[in-house]
Amino acid sequence: MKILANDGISKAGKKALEEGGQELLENKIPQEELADFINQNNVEVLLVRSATKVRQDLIDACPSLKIIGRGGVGMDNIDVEYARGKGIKVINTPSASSRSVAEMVFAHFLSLARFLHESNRMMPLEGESKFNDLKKSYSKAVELSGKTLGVIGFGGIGKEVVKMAIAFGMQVKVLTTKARTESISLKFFDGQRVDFQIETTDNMEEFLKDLDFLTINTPKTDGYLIDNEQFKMMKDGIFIVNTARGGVINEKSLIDAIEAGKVAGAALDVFEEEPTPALSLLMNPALSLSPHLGGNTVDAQEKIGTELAEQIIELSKSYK
Ligand SMILES: O=C(O)[C@H](O)COP(=O)(O)O
Repeated sequence: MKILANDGISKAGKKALEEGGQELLENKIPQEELADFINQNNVEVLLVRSATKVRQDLIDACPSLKIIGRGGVGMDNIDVEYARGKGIKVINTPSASSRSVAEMVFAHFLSLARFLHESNRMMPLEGESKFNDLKKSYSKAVELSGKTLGVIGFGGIGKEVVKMAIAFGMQVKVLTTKARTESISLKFFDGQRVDFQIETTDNMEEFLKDLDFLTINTPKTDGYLIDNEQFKMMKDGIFIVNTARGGVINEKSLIDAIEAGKVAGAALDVFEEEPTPALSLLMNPALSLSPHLGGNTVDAQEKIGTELAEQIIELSKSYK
């Protein structure tokens, strides 16, 4: 099949597709020129990450499309039901990047707990007097061990986060839409496994009230999941990480909560406005920021590329 990878594809994915007899174009076609490019090149498979938007107008304008592949998890940039209604297959790679995103959550937690984001900003610019302030900021630093972590969402990423939290010696609480008990397994290098039973809750207030750290690992929600009302339910001094989607936390309420001393620090990998977030976020010293990099590791992108290739090669058989 003729494939356009518009947001890039790993070498491993490229190799697997080409060895599977597929024809791959690796271009970065601007959104407004995409329909023309697809039609002129008779593209049958469009591969995207989160940057390219695959909305109804593009789907309608491109009758040659047979498969839309999302290299990653969130499909909020694709009109999935609409495409499927027109007979187009829509696929993604739901678990390939779970570990990478979970590690990003902890990269941010460790950075927040030791105020590394603050020291990164101050070190190169400030002289000795400010360096003392910097040291004072270190005295606010905390360990993760023994603290209570709240995890919203218990899919692939949430589960990886919980496993890592257990290894850090944290107390873990999980919020899901329906309370349930699920077991997760910690695997060690020597092959040993230890199982843990996790009881989730569906009560937001009960969940939020005693957290030291909070991470959100859900798909995009309709409306804010964390807004003024939820910040009021939290204890003072909480650290928050959002690697899920912009719009899950109300960014304005987050800034208010930081200024009120409710939130000690927050890390955002996703924003209401991408790729350029609000200036009020970029300038805020209590925030540690990364530009939507949760799934952006060599390991995750290799797994994503190979999983996409396997699915496309399999699906291509039905179009012969
Ligand atoms: O949904 C995802 O898989 C992540 O948000 C990563 O998005 P990206 O592929 O654009 O980095």
